[in-house]
Amino acid sequence: MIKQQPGDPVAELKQVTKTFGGKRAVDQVSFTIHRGSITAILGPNGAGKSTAISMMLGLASPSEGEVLLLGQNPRSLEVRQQIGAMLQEVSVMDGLRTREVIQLIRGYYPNPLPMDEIVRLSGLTPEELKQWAVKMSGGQKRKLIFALAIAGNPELLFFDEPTVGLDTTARRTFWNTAKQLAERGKTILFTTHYLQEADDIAERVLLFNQGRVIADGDPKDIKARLTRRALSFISDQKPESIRELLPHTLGITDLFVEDGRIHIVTDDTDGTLSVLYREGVVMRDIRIEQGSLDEAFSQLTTDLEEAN
Ligand SMILES: Nc1ncnc2c1ncn2[C@@H]1O[C@H](COP(=O)(O)OP(=O)(O)OP(=O)(O)O)[C@@H](O)[C@H]1O
Repeated sequence: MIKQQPGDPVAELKQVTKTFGGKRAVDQVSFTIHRGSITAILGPNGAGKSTAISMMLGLASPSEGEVLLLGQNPRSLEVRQQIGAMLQEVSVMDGLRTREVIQLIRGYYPNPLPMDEIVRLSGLTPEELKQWAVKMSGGQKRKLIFALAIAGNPELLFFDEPTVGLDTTARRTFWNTAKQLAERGKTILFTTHYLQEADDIAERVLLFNQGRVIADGDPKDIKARLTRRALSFISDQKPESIRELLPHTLGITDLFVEDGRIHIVTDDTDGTLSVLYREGVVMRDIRIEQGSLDEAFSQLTTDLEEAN
């Protein structure tokens, strides 16, 4: 049994690279995940998220660098007994009822969760437990896969796009349960394409792009860094004359007129407003807007596509 304290490193990637026929799917990636945290791995298709997770699960080996789970090789039995994973592609065993599948997987672990706790946390109903596992609907199967991921009472849980195909209520229930698990000290690492979800759930986001981690931190900070703030107002003054009033230090990246409003894209909306006031620009109906993380993300992807 590997003993862990709150805040201890649970997963560590040290200068990890994975190449497939000369292509770097993961390129010199380093990060540490601490016990009891919820971390989202975000990134466009092909960014290297699944490859990084495969290496953490011990399903693939790094070409260079080192991956440690609970301070050990992810392939060691002791580590495997402390890990639960909810992956996209799952086939459930034929000829078994849902309850039997869960009992079977519990049997592989030295310290599994009690059956009634697995049932409570997964939300499986008594009827669903009696059903043939292969006959479950998509949503029911996801509950079963979640039940199997937590069955062994693991220290570290990997969820690969866990809420795909779930309705809003099921999604909310899923994340409430995940938060309960994190509060008990479990460590959660998940991938998602729902950026709002990362923002709502995770305390940390690792943003992958082209095999690298291009941002790592608090979702709010990453959002603030990625999303462009804009100031807009109505004014009789010409946009060119307003542009001339604003110093370079304000970091203005765009100034344009749309729908009769002057828009100024800047990191420093407060500083820009104070210069405009000081210079006596008459402004009406002032608005400050911040783009969503989704917009920023698609912008980031477009920028990279254009650069290639
Ligand atoms: N087994 C493999 N053989 C060859 N290339 C691979 C293999 N696995 C992944 N790749 C390539 O490595 C890169 C990263 O893929 P990966 O699946 O890790 O990305 P991802 O971020 O998980 O994408 P998605 O969101 O689409 O699942 C891609 O260019 C992919 O084509």
